[in-house]
Amino acid sequence: MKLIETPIVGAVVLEMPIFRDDRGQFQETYNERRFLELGLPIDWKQDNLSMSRKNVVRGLHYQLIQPQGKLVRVISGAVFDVAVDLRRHSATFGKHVSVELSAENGLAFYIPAGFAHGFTALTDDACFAYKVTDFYEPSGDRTLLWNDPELGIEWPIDAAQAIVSAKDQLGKSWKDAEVFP
Ligand SMILES: Cc1cn([C@H]2C[C@H](O)[C@@H](COP(=O)(O)OP(=O)(O)O[C@H]3O[C@@H](C)C(=O)[C@@H](O)[C@H]3O)O2)c(=O)[nH]c1=O
Repeated sequence: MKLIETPIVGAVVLEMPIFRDDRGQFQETYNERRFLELGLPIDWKQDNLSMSRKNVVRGLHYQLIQPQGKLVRVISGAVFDVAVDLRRHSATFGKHVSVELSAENGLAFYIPAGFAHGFTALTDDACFAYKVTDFYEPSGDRTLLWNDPELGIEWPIDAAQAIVSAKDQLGKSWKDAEVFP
């Protein structure tokens, strides 16, 4: 398993080898010993799975209560995945990093607590599988407006085509967002 740093400290891409043969393929998607060696969390509380059709946008989400680290991957289709640094004292506060995750590239993305996270599905049947380090806590759930120009995220879709939940349409702008101390 190879750890690839991103411009944002703490948010890292993980490349796990894919073993292909005439039956198909095999990949370890999580290995506790390797995570310990890499200084990544091993205490996961939930495994989540979402399915999205093309142009669905989910996010940008975070929990102020029970902040969650997330280990995310795509097991069918592809997404454009984004993490925004909401840690006020971080050198990259307000900056974001994006990664294309797909069943084909088999990459995982680790996003520590203190980030808003979201993605858009680049294909139909985008199956998004992720682990989180704390339990879902609806009272702490927050949404940062995915397409706030202040964030400068270059989403690979038109806002007019985006399929966004009612909750996410009401996301807070960057200037009004609650952030982490
Ligand atoms: C996230 C979550 C939702 N739910 C419920 C609440 C709601 O009725 C339904 C759908 O919830 P949402 O619309 O928030 O689902 P979704 O938009 O897929 O939320 C997810 O988005 C991505 C980007 C993330 O980063 C995740 O942490 C999570 O916030 O599922 C749970 O029961 N447990 C959970 O952990």
